[in-house]
Formats: sequence, C-alpha cells, structure tokens
Amino acid sequence: MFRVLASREFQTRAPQTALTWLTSFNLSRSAHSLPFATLEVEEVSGSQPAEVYNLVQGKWTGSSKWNTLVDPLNGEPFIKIAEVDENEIQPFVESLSKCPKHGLHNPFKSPERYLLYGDISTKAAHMLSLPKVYDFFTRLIQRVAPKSYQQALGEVQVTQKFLANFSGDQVRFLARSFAVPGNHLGQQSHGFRWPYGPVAIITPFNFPLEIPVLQLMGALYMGNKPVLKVDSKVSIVMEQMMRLLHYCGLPVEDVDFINSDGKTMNKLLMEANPQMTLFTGSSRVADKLATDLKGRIKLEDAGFDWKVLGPDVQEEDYVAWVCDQDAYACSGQKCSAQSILFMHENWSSTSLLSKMKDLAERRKLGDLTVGPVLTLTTEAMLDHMNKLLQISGSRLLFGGEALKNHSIPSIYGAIKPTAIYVPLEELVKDNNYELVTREIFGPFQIVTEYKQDQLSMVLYALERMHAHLTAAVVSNDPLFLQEVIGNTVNGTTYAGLRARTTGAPQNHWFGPAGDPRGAGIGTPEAIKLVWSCHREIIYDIGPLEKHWEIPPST
Ligand SMILES: N[C@@H](CCC=O)C(=O)O
Repeated sequence: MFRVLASREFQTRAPQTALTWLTSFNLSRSAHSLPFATLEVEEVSGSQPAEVYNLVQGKWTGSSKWNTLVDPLNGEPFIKIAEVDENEIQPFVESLSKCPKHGLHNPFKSPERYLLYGDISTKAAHMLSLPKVYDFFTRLIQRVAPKSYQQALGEVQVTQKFLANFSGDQVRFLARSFAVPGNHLGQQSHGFRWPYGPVAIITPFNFPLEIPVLQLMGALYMGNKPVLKVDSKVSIVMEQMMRLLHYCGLPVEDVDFINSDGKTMNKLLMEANPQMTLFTGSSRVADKLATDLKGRIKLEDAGFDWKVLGPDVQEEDYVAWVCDQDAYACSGQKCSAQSILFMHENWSSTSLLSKMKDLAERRKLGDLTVGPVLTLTTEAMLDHMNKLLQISGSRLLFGGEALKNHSIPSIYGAIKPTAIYVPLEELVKDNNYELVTREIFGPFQIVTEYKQDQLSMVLYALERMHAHLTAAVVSNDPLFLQEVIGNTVNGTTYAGLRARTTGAPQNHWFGPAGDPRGAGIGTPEAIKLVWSCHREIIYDIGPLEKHWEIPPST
C-alpha cells in the first residue's frame, strides 16, 4: 500500500494570512507531490490499489467492509472504498444531529464564518489554478469517469471559477437581506436567508468534482452542515478534494463524507433526519427519496434533453460540431447530453447528418473521446437500439456497434457513438413515445425531422416529456425562438445559432424547471434557492402612541 497512514491525519496549521499561505504553498510544494494529496494518480493500480476513507466528526475513518472497484478501462481491481454499512452509521447520525436547525452560522450567529468561507474559497480557487493541482484532479477524474482530458479539465475549471466567484466578501453577499418600512414608528420587516441546518448531498458518478464541490460549498456558504455522499465509483476524487479544502482552512467538523450503498444511505437519512436533501441522479431514486423524506428534498434528476434546429440553415459545420459534442462528449454521460435532435426539413437537404457521422467517427478510445458507459452494458444499449429499429420507418444513421479491441470490463458498456432516425409521426404515437424518449446514459441519440407545418407536433412531443433539464433552440429567427421558448419549460435552455445543451459553466444556472422540487447549481441564485430558506423578522419596538388605550375586542 503506497499510502502513508500518517498523512491521513488532519494536521493543524498555525493560522496564516491568505498571502503568507499562498506564498508558503508555492515555495514548499515538492516537485512531484501535492501537500494535501494522499495518492499519485498514475500509481493507482491493481498492484497498488488506492483507499478511500470516510470523514465523520472531524476524523478520517475506515469501515469493516471494503468495496473494491475495477478500473473501467482494464477491469483491474484498483480502488478500495471503505463503505460504511447499516450498523456503522451511528457516528454520522450523531454528527448531523449536533447541528441545530438554525445552522452553523446565520446573519445573527457567527457571521465571521461567512468571511471564513470567502477565505477558504480564495485559497481553494488559487490551488485549483495551479497546473500541478488542476492536472492532478483532471487525471484523477479520468481514471474513474473516463472522459477526454479536455472534458475532465473543463470540470476542474468550472469548479475553480466557481470558487473564485465566492472569494472575498461574496459569501456574505449571498446572505444579503432586505427591509420594508412598517405601518408605524418602530416597525420594519426584514427578509433574511436562513440555513436549514443539518443537510445531505447525494451526487452521481458523471461529474466527480464539479457537482459535489458546487453543491457542497453552496450548502456551507449558507450556514448548513452537510453530510456528503458521492457515488462510490468516483468518490476518490471528492475524498482528495476534501483534503484540499481542509488544507485551505475548511474546519474538519463542518462536513461529513460517507461512502455507502444506497440502502445504508437511505437508513442514515431516515435516522439523522436532515432538514433538506439535495439529490442529483436518476428519477427513480429521486421519486423514492421524495416520498421517504416527506418532500424535504431538492432534485436535479433525469433529462431527455432536446435540440430543435429551426428553419434558418446556416453555419452547418458549427452546428454539426455542437451536435457531436452535445450528444457524445463524455460518451453521452452528462445529464445535459443531447438525447434527441428535431431537424427542420430545410436541414435535410444539407450535409448536416453526414457531417455529424464523420465527427462521431473521429472519436476513439485512445484519447477517451469515447469510452466506457458506467451504468449500462453494451447489450442493454444495443437491445434498446434494436427495439427502436422495429418502429416503422426508423433506421440506423451511424454507430450501432460495440467498440472493438478493448479491455473495458463487461459490467460496463462500450458502443460507438450512435444515432437512430425515427419518423416524427411514429415517435409521437402512444405505443412508441415512451420507448423513444427513454434516456440512455451513453453515446446515443434519436434524430427526427419535422416539416414546416409540423412544429406543433414537435411542441407536443416536448410537452409530454417528464423531465425538463436542458434544451437548445438553434435558430436566429426571433419569431421561431419566441414560439419554441414560449411553449416549453426546460430549466437551462440555450437559444440562437450557437445553442447547445451541454457545457454549462458556473455562470449559467443549471437545473430543471417545471418541478417545485427542482434544484439549481452554480449561480448565486441557485445557491440561495437550494441552500437557504426565507426568514422574516418583523421589528416592532415602539414607542406606543402617547395616550394609547386598550381598544374594544375584535
Ligand atoms: N455543467 C454540466 C452539468 C453539471 C451538472 O450539474 C453540463 O452542463 O453538462
């Protein structure tokens, strides 16, 4: 085992100013290791498996049961996760129960913690801007959620910018309040952003760094105490990030970090009773949690994300390239990935589809521009394709085959980027609609065409979808944009010639609309909506009028 146990202990450091801290890091960093990390990315292997720990009540802990993960590229057992089982959740329950509903800080309690979090964010943003650090996280992401270097780096950069956005005084500005004059002297109502106190965050495998960091920091900024559970397949990334955050001054008792299966996590949630749980993942689990937690939940669940190409054909190469990125980058495993393309008939006479095919065929396992699918097997995806191909008039546009010459283990999927054409009239039929709009979390999309007079049929298809996350309306025709935007609901919708469905940076609100449980991620509005509630304090201090008398009963 290459990990040095001593380095797992949290080391307390003398308080430093931001400037001395930054200088000391730059000078003391050794040539090939990082001061917070407990692993070297390339060394993680079958012969030197890495270990992922839990953090509870300020201490890193193991568990009685270790779950072994296999390398998604070659099947070697390469990471051991200390998964907490149902009998070991007590310390996590106690830890969360210690946090009162009014949180670790609020505008009337420990306001200096808003500044502390501004400071932590400044330092963490600086760390992630250092080439050695961003390269470390980019490569670590690639080991567990195989995607191209550029895609993994994008995730680190979004996280870095997000942290920079909440540096300095920006955390306290999140808790800005407002006041309205009252009815008489001494009365004023003030609206405050209040924390929930004990909260839980559950995040998926596809963005091992971006989703957990943005949600975790949002929760902390607003004064909550979170327990964080990241999908065990990728939790090694966030385990290392927790160590970076501690290095940047995050108090070790502010966050608990747990590895477990879903059943154990469910038990923890039932016993610890967090005031709010943020869940990012499948609609099936989301609906179960919404019931179990009696609605105290916010969700970023599935997305069968759509793109509509309008009648104005222009910049064909660019549009084809964006379609390729949206459908197939990260092997289609983004909640924002383009799942269906509605093409106006004017695009049919262009070479858009053949361009999309050429771009899809450039993708290769060697640089992870296509790679393993972590939640579906090859057979499951090809099976789905074959069912679609039974629909009258449907046809395979490209892909549709298993990847060859690889050592991706069979528990994971490996197919070529695939597109299936389904006629619009067939797609909307009751017996086909559910099948066609099933979200395949892999490099897979449906393509269809609509005639000039069929826009209402497209809008009907969009209306029937059950999750409304991202969308793109590719057109610079303002009347067309108006019509499609005005008749749809997706939370993050890109409109215009350069519209896309994926790649939302920290400055775009990202989240579903049309669902009161819908969460957001990234922006100040998202943080305030998800991680705080409104509290109104009405000051009414008098004085009473000079000759006030008790009035008659009413
Ligand atoms: N920024 C990512 C989504 C992150 C999810 O919460 C995207 O746009 O695909």
